[in-house]
Amino acid sequence: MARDDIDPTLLIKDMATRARAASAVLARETSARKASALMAAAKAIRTAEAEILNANEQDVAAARANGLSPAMIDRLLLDSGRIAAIADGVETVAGLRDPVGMVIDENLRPNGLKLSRVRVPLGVIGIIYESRPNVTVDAGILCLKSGNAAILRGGSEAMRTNRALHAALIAGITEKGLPADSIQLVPTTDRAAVGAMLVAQGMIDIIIPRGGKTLVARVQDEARVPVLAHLDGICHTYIDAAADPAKAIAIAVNAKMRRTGVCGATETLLIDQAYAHPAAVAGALLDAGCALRGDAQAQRLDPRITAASDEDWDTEYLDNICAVAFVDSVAGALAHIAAHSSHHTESIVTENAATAEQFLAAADSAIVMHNASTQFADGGEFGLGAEIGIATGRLHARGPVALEGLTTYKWLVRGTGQVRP
Ligand SMILES: NC(=O)C1=CN([C@@H]2O[C@H](COP(=O)(O)OP(=O)(O)OC[C@H]3O[C@@H](n4cnc5c(N)ncnc54)[C@H](OP(=O)(O)O)[C@@H]3O)[C@@H](O)[C@H]2O)C=CC1
Ligand SMILES: N[C@@H](CCC(=O)OP(=O)(O)O)C(=O)O
Repeated sequence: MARDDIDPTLLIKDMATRARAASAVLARETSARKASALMAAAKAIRTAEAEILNANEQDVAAARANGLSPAMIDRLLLDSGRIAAIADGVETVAGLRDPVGMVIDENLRPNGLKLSRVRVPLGVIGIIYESRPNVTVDAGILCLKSGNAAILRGGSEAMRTNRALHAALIAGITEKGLPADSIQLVPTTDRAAVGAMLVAQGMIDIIIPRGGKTLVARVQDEARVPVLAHLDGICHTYIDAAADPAKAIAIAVNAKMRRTGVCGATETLLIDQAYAHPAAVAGALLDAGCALRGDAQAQRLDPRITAASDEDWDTEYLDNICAVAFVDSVAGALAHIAAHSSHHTESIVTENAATAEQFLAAADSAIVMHNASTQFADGGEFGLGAEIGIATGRLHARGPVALEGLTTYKWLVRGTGQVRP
């Protein structure tokens, strides 16, 4: 039920209080019980397919009426196959190793004290994310499996679908005795609730904002709760002088065009002055339907390339548009990336192992790749089972965040009566 009538601060306080109680229960749950609850949730999602699709049809119809772009509609849209994939994902996460209680390292001190660092949940996690319904499930189950309670604030266009998916999740986990408050959905589209989450220090332990510029600006201005930022992706692909020409074309086209709306899509192509076949790369992108905006040298490659403005180097298009700049060797590429990247994902295409290692070491982003498409920036592709998203900040978890990224640790000290001199 929509709760647009309630004061957002009181709403979030009430949700966070209930989440805190649930998190205390979850932190002590066994791996087996959490896995069984997730298996029941997967089954409940499959059983509720008709209700979920019905809700999704209403969301999609409203989004179309409001003129949402085809890429955004595609992100919102569910069908039987996508619902099955969501349920499959829940089962995969159910089977993953539980990070809670994992021993990170151990140390025996000369005085006989035995120290160990052990993974523990973060507590109550608030997640603000775009209108992509699978995130409701992925975020909820990753939090639960890692012993955390989740407060989910999804994009407003997906509200009906999120409610239907959330109802199925809760039906599954409560059937196995886990608290209904383990995964809560903010029941209003009022953005004031986002503001209330950002200042709920002491009630919410960490906020994960997953979104673009408008969300970034608000988080930067208002957040008092620690933030694990999952923000925009101004990702670069650099074609080095020693790039293999076939790999250069295949990687550049895939990195930009496979899915232009995802945060791991390349937004700027950097080409070494010394690379011998730049026109072939530009031509392949243009032929694939990508508009190119280039610096003066890039414009000379093909008459279809228009002039880039300064703004283009800092733009996340999320569309079939790419900026192209020539740079002077890997040092020039690294300088451009340092000036314009959002610290998400960068890739170098080269056959020179030393240059590749230089790039891997010096590019300061959450994910740095060699001879691979930036579109691999994804928890599933990294073997993590699912992801909350790609962390772009500098805290303990960077890149795809899944179970381990949702934990912190505590020190356990085991003595035999030692006292400090
Ligand atoms: N790093 C990562 O893992 C990911 C990053 N992204 C990034 O997300 C962006 C695209 O998604 P898009 O739909 O545009 O995301 P938005 O940033 O517009 O929206 C994301 C969420 O933030 C909320 N929001 C946005 N602005 C505000 C505000 N001023 N106050 C309160 N809440 C706000 C939205 O609510 P409302 O519904 O009210 O608009 C929505 O719930 C891209 O930049 C992409 O790179 C996307 C996925 C993953
Ligand atoms: N990491 C995920 C995509 C996450 C993402 O960018 O989501 P969105 O911007 O909502 O399409 C993937 O590569 O499929």
